[in-house]
Amino acid sequence: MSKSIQIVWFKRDLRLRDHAPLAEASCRNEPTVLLYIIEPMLINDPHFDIRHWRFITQSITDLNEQLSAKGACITLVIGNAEQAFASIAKQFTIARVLSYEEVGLDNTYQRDKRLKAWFNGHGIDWLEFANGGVTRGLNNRRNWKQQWHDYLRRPVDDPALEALQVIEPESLGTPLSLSNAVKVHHLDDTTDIISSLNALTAPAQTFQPGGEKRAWYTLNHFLAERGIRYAQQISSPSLARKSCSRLSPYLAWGNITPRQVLNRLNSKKSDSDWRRTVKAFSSRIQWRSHFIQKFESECSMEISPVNKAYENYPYAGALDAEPKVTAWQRGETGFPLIDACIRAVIATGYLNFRMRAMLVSFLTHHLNVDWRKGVVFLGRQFLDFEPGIHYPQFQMQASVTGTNTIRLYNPLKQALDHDKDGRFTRKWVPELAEVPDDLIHSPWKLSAMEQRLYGVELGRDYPLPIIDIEQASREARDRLWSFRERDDVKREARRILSKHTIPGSPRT
Ligand SMILES: Cc1cc2nc3c(=O)[nH]c(=O)nc-3n(C[C@H](O)[C@H](O)[C@H](O)COP(=O)(O)OP(=O)(O)OC[C@H]3O[C@@H](n4cnc5c(N)ncnc54)[C@H](O)[C@@H]3O)c2cc1C
Repeated sequence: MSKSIQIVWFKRDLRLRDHAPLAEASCRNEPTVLLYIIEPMLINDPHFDIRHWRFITQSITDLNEQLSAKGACITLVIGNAEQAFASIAKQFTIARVLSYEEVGLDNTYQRDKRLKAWFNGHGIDWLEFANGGVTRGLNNRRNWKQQWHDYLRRPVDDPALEALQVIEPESLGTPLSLSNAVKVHHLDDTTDIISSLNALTAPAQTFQPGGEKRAWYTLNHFLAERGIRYAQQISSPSLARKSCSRLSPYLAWGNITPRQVLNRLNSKKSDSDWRRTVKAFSSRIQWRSHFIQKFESECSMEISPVNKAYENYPYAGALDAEPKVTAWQRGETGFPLIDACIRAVIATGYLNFRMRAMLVSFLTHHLNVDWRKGVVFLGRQFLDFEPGIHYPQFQMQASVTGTNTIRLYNPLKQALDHDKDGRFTRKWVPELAEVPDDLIHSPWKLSAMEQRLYGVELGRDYPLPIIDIEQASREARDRLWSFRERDDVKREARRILSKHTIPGSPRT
């Protein structure tokens, strides 16, 4: 009989504190493998980019630094999850696997279903823990607020790390030993990731670095000074980068939990200077779980509109849409703020909420392109890519829910409201750097002489607008409002409201 062990399987929960599976494992006096699996299925998934693997690798390195004090570390395996568990089961009797419930893409859902069957067939208990105030299997939101508050009130799940008997990766073979057994479709990409894992731990200058320590530093810094003008500056693409918490990648990859964040925020509640920040920020932390709950309860949102009637929405045909999508993705639409936002998110992985919403509105409303043609691309750019927020938010901004206010964000108005002096736009669209403030957001108004004066030739250095924005706005408004009047849209809207709306709360 081989030695009996338990496995804590880390997924999007890369931290050592407030960690229910780890806390449960530490109460049991048994040898434990701390496992993270880098799955080729996800490496090859177009939602993920090298920026995410870098963040994950940095997070694991941070955990290992913390664990090294007790001579322990995470076992990192590259391979599909079934192979990883089967390989460990050859050497040990796996008594149980402990992990968080994952609210992920369809491929992780299908993987978990396969694993559940495999664990059952091998007599392995899989203890899955609810994650961040999200409840599995909910059909309506009648008790959701209560459950959320219960989650917040419960003490954090801090494990007794000193009690853990961690099995070293060497006992399972070298940490990367499974990689040879893995069959991958895009060998080059995967080989690249595997061979450069060590390089990935180095910081990349324009991206937030991953790790539990970084998450706490970011939160403390936000609450020490950065966040005092949070509510006033949240919509500005340049000011938000400093005044917003910037916690999203840390929450998305589980370096910190919503409960830890809100507990820490309590210290600001009696400070009147922080009143607006506390109110606006704490509701967003709750929105986070609220959106993830939507996706948990209706994961078909990954492939179809939540309001099924929008399958028949009259989007532009492929021939018309394709060049527009390309221009949008490259930041070459001729609308400076749109182009600046795309280029900024490609280069840094971050964009504030309003600018994300504007990009979706421009794509789906003004360009009349099906939301599915942009959703994966933007997810891949966001360092904080969280399927449970991304898909419901994208659909909401694309107005395919039939329940939310239709919002058309005119890029010109957004630019004048939130980047009046063009600071953000000039940084990311340097072709327009010399253009004065009053023309920076409408360069198509530059005369030939002005173009020479400001060093930009339209159509050569910077594109002319790909659409007439006024006409596109009018047409979008007509299309959106008339479609929303359809009976099938209204029928679906009633179903959505009864399933996803929190009684007594605004429709978000
Ligand atoms: C089309 C679209 C896609 C989005 N995709 C993602 C995504 O993949 N991952 C992601 O974390 N956020 C996503 N958001 C929500 C939001 O834009 C980001 O959470 C926020 O900009 C991150 O910056 P911050 O951490 O400084 O936020 P703060 O304003 O400081 O907010 C604190 C935290 O609250 C949560 N939060 C804030 N705003 C929202 C919101 N509107 N809905 C849900 N949760 C929110 C986030 O976890 C955030 O880190 C998306 C928004 C849109 C419009």
